[in-house]
Amino acid sequence: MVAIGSKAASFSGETFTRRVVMPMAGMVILAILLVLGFAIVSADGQNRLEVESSTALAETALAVKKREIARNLEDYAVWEDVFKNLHQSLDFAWASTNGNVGANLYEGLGYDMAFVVRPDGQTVYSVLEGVPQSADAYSIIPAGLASLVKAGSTGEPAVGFLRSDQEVLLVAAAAILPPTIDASTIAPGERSSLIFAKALDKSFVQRISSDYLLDQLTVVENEDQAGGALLPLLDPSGEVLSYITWTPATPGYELLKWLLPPLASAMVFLGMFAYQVIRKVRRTTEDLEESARTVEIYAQTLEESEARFRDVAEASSDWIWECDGEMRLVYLSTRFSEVTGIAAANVLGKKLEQFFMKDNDTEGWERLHESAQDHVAFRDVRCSYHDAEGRIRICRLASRPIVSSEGEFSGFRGTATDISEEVEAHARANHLALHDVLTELPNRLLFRERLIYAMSDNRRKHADLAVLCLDLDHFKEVNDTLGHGAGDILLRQFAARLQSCVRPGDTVARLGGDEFAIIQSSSHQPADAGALGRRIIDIVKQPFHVEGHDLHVGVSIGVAFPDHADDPDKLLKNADIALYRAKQAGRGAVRHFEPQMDLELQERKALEYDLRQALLKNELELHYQPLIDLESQSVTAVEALLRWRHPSRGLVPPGDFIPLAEETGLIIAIGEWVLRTACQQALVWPGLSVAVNLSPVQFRHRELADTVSQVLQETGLEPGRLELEITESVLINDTEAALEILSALKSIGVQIAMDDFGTGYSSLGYLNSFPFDKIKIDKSFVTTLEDKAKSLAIVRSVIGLSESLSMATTAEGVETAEQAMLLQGEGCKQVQGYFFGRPVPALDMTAFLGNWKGFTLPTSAATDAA
Ligand SMILES: Nc1nc2c(ncn2[C@@H]2O[C@H](COP(=O)(O)O[C@H]3[C@@H](O)[C@H](n4cnc5c(=O)[nH]c(N)nc54)O[C@@H]3COP(=O)(O)O)[C@@H](O)[C@H]2O)c(=O)[nH]1
Repeated sequence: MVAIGSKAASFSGETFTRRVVMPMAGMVILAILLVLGFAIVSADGQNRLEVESSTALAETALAVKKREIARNLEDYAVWEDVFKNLHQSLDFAWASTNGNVGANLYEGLGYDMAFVVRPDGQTVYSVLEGVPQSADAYSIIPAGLASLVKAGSTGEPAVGFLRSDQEVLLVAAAAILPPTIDASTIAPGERSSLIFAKALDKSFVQRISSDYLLDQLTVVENEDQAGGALLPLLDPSGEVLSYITWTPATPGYELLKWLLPPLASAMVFLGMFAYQVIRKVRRTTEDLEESARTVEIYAQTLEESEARFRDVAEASSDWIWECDGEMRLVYLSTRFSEVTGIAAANVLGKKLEQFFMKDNDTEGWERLHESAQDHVAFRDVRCSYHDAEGRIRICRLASRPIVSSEGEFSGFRGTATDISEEVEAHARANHLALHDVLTELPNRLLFRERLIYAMSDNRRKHADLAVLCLDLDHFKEVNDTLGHGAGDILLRQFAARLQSCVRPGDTVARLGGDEFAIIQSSSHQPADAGALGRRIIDIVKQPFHVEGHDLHVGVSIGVAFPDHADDPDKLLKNADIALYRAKQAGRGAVRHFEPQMDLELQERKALEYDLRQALLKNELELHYQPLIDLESQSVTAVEALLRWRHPSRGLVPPGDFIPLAEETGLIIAIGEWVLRTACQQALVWPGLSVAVNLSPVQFRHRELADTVSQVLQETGLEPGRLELEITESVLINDTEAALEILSALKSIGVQIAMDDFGTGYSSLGYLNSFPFDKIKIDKSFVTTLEDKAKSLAIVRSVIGLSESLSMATTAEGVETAEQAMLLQGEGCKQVQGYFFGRPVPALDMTAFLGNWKGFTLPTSAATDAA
């Protein structure tokens, strides 16, 4: 990837700009600059040449002007009349006459001044701007004039620039000496001199400017005022007086002006051309780059694909194989040996079907053969082989035919995927899905499948089959007391015992919890099913050894046969119904299904539904039965007894629905309703206690004490007026827990009565364990009190025991005066029974209490009974 990236970068636009665009642009700019530079340098040279030539021209102009003034001066200085009238004598009239040395000098020759001076320096004649007048030449031109006069007194006129007080003058001086006079006769110091002066004024310089094409020629005082070119005006001693300056022509600039537009156009054209060329080149380069990138990507993809293929081929359990047209193996990838442990050389040359065994997938194997013949691809062909260690491995084949570009078939190339683990995992998952993890027995699903199979008509006759449903008795207690770990061990041992009871073809399954089922096949039904049931009951009677405990549990068994069920679900359901009946029968029993059982179950279900509705629809009501104190003959308490006013069945007694309420758990809600209603009602009867029956199911409910306490709080009944009646059964299984609950209830302040005393197991032991407030002697003893001496003995001993334990005694079911008298005679304090009053609705009880006047017992009867 790094290499690719850097290569790609070498083709980037940035690089193109750096390597191509910038050098090209540089070259173009350089060329432009060179041409421009050359043009400017040559223009500048031309300009400089022009300055030089114009300077030479200016110098020439000044020289010409000097020569001109010298020539004109000489014309006058050699004139004999001038010698005569201005040297030998002074004839001003002659001199000032126009055409002599007067106005003509100014007007005709343009000289501003003319002087005649004597050798002693005296100015004898002056003409200023054409007007003769008295003026001193040396005053007007103070510096340099004497030297110039002296220089011009011999030979040629002397010419030079001198300064007047106002301006620079071109001055010429020459001795007045005509050729006719021998010069040697007049010594230079004796000669008069004629002086002409011309101011370098505007008109003078304009003339030079126009004559010599020196543009804007002017005289300036210093260099700073100079224009394009400059020439100093020097006096004869070489001192700078001023400068003439002018603007020389600039042929170079003219050349540039002429050159630049076409040059610029050429540059623009060149630039555009270069731009087009660059664009074209760039596009071509980009295309090339793109192609290069694509090629590289293809190359990289190919490389990656190869690497991936290699990795996958090496890393996966797949191996690659190739065979020729006759299905002989001609190539095996290195993974083959790694996976199978077999050297490729031992297999190459063998036919595909010689190496592979066909698995269960015969269809796949046939497809392979067909594909080989038809030269078409095949996949998902499952087959197996023996690896180097002789283990059977399973693999899945997939392949495509090898066909040349000319369409010629030359064999197959494909993969072999090892699926041994997958198959094993699948089998494991399958097993788990169909078996119970704890006991390893078939679960409900598999049981059902086997039952369907067993029931299929063509497999067996229905009569040969029995389904047994089993439920461990007291399993819940084991779980609750010893924990689920112990429960699991018990279930496993039970499962093993079940399996030991059946024949190999039978199925023992765990349907859930402590519920098991058996499919028994036998030609001797129902006898064999009954025998199996009994065998199981016997074998389960043996204690189970669990975590150091010897556990005694029972088993209830329901048996059903296909003669009452067409399908497996119905058959299982029938066995379940029979099981229910077996449990009802008192556990440890075997019950065979009868159609009647189903009807009863339906009825029970309907009743259950109605009972659930009863609470919601206020169909429950309480009746109250008085409890009488024999000594005071007063009603001291009432017992609340539940009734169900069923819309169609009428008034249903508790015995018909309380067991169902207990089984379904509805008793918790119903019991709370009874408790609340009774407490509320008791408030109407001040001074009376109210007795409420507690079901063992209610008693086991964790929140019982809280519920009682809450109801008392809500209703405001004093706890001491509430009497809770429990039966011995609540103490049987877990005495310790029961005693804890009793203590909790006692701490609330309610009274606890032991109900139905004498009907249970070891009654006396329980009385010792917990200080009950009252013992209610069961009515079965009271009813037979007069006939059975045994009953009287029991009643007597219970009353005696109660007294010794400081407990009250209530005898239930007192229906006759005789019974009442007998009980009174035995020292029984409290009685309850139809003789005193039947259970009646609350309103009737209020009336009963209002009318209560006590009772009369026949004394003789009492004596007889005693
Ligand atoms: N958990 C609850 N159990 C309750 C509730 N209400 C009642 N019960 C239980 O139902 C049992 C049957 O009750 P019931 O049909 O009301 O019978 C009671 C009396 O009517 C009956 N009795 C009273 N005196 C006589 C008599 O002289 N002769 C005679 N044959 N029967 C008589 O005895 C029943 C009261 O017994 P007990 O509870 O032992 O005091 C009943 O045993 C309750 O367990 C309830 O709300 N919750």
